[in-house]
Amino acid sequence: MGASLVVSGASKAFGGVFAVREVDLVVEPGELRAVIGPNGAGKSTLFALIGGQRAPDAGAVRLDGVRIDRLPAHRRAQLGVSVVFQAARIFPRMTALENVMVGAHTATHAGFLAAAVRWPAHYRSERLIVSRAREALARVGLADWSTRPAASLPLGQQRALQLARALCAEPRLLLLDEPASGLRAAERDELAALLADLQQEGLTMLLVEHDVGFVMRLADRVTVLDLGRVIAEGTPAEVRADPAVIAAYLGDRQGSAA
Ligand SMILES: Nc1ncnc2c1ncn2[C@@H]1O[C@H](COP(=O)(O)OP(=O)(O)OP(=O)(O)O)[C@@H](O)[C@H]1O
Repeated sequence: MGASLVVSGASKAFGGVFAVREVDLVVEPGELRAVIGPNGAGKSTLFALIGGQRAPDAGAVRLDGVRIDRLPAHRRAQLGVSVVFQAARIFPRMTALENVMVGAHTATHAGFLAAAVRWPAHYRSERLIVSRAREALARVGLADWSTRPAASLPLGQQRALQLARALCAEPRLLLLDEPASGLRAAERDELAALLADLQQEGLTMLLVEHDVGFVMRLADRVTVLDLGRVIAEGTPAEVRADPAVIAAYLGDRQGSAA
């Protein structure tokens, strides 16, 4: 089961300008929450405050009640926060399976050590990693691609590969940064189906997304940021009808609202 995520009063400024300003966010266990907003709204910054790529100037981030906002990203990973970044962070010449195995080694160091203690011989934990990596690949529909070099996978599959790597760490909170970006329509549909499966399994997910249409059909609830503040929150239907949201998007140069 997924963890709860509570962000309270989180702020982060760059050169005196607030990117995120007094943001409160409560994500229930098993919820799929989308964070949307026009360009420069503070989505990436909020994402980084939760994932640990940045520390807030003020406020707190709690995972199942435990404060994580002062911890470096790798410690948060050990506590169950897994991140899928927008830019593919793959090792292009390594196989798909090896890419996922690297994730299992780095992201779950604590789990890995515990496994090493439980399993006397090192090679047995190595075997454990291989079997977990295979499981994760199968879970995202990449079982047949395991021996292919990662660079040979189409973008949609590369994104799924990153998802497999994140899942290998057995996350309690999965953070996805613009997972649909750059994907073709069919790939987007596959990704949506995959995320819906994880949602069914009760994993807590927070995704930051530019593609409003993509999140509107997936998210349990949507949080809308504008100029660093939460301007609306609710079900996709509520948010879509909210005048403040419509106004914020009309003011956006790209006018990317659904
Ligand atoms: N490292 C930084 N240094 C200075 N300003 C920054 C930095 N990162 C973000 N900002 C500023 O903070 C604000 C919020 O940026 P952020 O990238 O979090 O928004 P966003 O909603 O993710 O935008 P986009 O949809 O365009 O990616 C913007 O005004 C941005 O210029």
